[in-house]
Amino acid sequence: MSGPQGNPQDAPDRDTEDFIRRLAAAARQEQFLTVVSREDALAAFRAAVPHAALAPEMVPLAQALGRVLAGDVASPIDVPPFDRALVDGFALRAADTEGAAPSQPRRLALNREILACGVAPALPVAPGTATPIATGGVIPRGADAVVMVEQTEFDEASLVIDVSAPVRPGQFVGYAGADMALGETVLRKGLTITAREIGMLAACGLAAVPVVRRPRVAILSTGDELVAPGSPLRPGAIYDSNGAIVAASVAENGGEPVALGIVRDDEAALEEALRGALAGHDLVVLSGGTSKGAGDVSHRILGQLGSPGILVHGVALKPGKPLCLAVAQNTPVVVLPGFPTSAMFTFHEFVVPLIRALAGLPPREEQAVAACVPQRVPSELGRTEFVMASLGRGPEGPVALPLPKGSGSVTAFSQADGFFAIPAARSGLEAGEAVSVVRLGAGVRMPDLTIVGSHCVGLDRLVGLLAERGFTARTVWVGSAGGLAALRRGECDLAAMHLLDPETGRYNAPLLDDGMRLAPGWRRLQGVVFREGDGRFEGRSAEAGIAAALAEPDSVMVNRNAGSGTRLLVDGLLKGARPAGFWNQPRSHNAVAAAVAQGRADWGVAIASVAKAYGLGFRPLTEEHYDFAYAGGTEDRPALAAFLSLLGALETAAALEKLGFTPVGEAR
Ligand SMILES: Nc1nc2c(c(=O)[nH]1)N[C@H]1C(S)=C(S)[C@@H](COP(=O)(O)OP(=O)(O)OC[C@H]3O[C@@H](n4cnc5c(N)ncnc54)[C@H](O)[C@@H]3O)O[C@H]1N2
Ligand code: MOO
Repeated sequence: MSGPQGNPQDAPDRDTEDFIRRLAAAARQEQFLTVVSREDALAAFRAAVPHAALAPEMVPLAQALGRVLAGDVASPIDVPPFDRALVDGFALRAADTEGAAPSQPRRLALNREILACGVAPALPVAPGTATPIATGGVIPRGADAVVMVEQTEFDEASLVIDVSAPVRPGQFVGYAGADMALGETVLRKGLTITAREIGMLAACGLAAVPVVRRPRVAILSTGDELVAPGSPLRPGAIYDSNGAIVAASVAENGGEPVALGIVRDDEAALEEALRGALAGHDLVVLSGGTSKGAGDVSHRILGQLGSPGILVHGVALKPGKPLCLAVAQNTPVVVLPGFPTSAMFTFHEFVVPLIRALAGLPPREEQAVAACVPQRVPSELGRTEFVMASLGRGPEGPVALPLPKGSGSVTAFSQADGFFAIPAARSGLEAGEAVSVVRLGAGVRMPDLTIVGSHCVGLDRLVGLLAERGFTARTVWVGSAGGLAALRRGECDLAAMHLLDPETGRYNAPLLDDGMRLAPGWRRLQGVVFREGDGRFEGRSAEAGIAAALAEPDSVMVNRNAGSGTRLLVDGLLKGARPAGFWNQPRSHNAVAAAVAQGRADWGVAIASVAKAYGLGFRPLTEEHYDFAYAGGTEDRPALAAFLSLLGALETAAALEKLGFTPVGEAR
């Protein structure tokens, strides 16, 4: 027998020894993290790593798109290279047409050549003559203007034209160098080359252009739990999202991502991967394994790869505390915290400025919006806390709604409009305090409608239909009670809710404040979920199945959070019993279904559509009402009016039925 269960009298076996060694190593990490301020960390990094553009390289025009110009470009020729006709007509001497009028046309003899494009003129335009010329043709010697063919009378017999209005000198002539003059600086260093600049370079005859070499950034994700997207997910594993988001962000900021994949939490494997990454790259970005866990080894290896090694390990930031900045073999190495929001945040703060500087790009443009926080926002004293927020329209201007997702969230960064900071010296912001929200993307605009509350795939579908009608909606999932509270504070247009009032046994309506209105949404079938084939539930009613499960001491349930409508149903089923799993109280139908599907629990209560998505058995209990509350008097706002009319639309009813919900909207 092996493992920690072995006979205690035996000498510890290898597995036990390994277990103890790893735990002890993790405990020692405590001394590793020396937290410094964000400013000190940035200063240390800038002092050790030159933040300057890399050397230039020549690239052909076909590869120049998106690259950064490494030097000013002067035109080597005049563009256009010669004076040219801007219309189809005749090149002539303007002086010959002085005093011309319909009653007194001026007659000009035609020279015997036609100046099509690309033809070098052979004959001069002598006084009293003109030469046929095409748009783009070279203006011949002697001529100083062009008259349009339709403003002349041509006489075939005598090969003359009559001009019946005076022609201004220079008329319809495009002069050499008018667009770009020989020697003129036409493009400036540091500019990002777009299609327009490529056109200019081609017009000057340049086939290649000097651009800043793109920083090659090696990207590694560390963790035994990581699986590359596209592969099946084994139990306990998660997909490597940091690798993908870091690679894309490197490219977005002018770098060349070199994805080196996933490395196990193993010192030897990681050291080998790191040594490989250091060679031939301008920067190495790792994520994960920088904190204090037993598997967190990245930073330890960095101490062994050469001086100066680790510059900073621990920054007084939230998210992002365990960030590690190092230099080894003359190459900067950044270890981002594993949590996706922490990783992205520290990447934007510490890595983006370096990549942009190496790429020759100006610092990222940041736009800030003044807003106020609608509720108290707590924060940790001693760490500058950055709060991801979405912007909404409040009664007195923009409000910043903190997103209720933590560092582990992958969605916060994309669902947020921006972030605001709470200084290290504060333990929170008070309701109504002003903040400056730094916008994350230039193109983001405020949504037409903000919906806060409980998630439903039916609502996802409705938001899609609303978008087809030209209105954007922002959804923030904080649960039914959270949605109602947000509506009360004026933070949203709609609260999406399914709350059962225990006193009346009715859904939603009894819980609204005065002045709030309820728009009926749809019904969701709720029931007991279990794994197919579970003998306790197969062939039994919900109640009988639960009675069988409660009778078995080994069976484990999964509950729901207090305050949710589902919890009231569960309480009704349990009749005061507190079986194993009672205190496992997740906040969503999905979390309940996942717990049962993965065998962490045997039964719980969830809606039918979710049970189906997880392939679970289902015994119906009751129908839950999923409705929308809004403030009376706001229903005429265009986006809200469009949403309310969608609720009653046949198209919506069909879409909801397809998803397994029972629409009630038409009844209104
Ligand atoms: N005892 C302590 N534990 C933790 C502390 C602490 O101070 N004491 N700090 C916490 C903070 S703050 C953060 S942030 C995290 C960061 O830890 P690591 O950088 O060591 O990251 P891991 O432990 O490897 O992973 C954390 C988390 O993120 C997931 N992860 C990792 N890599 C990826 C990836 N490439 N793609 C998607 N998700 C990833 C990983 O599975 C974990 O769930 O530590 C706290 N702990
Ligand atoms: O720094 Mo961690 O990022 O607080 O979650």
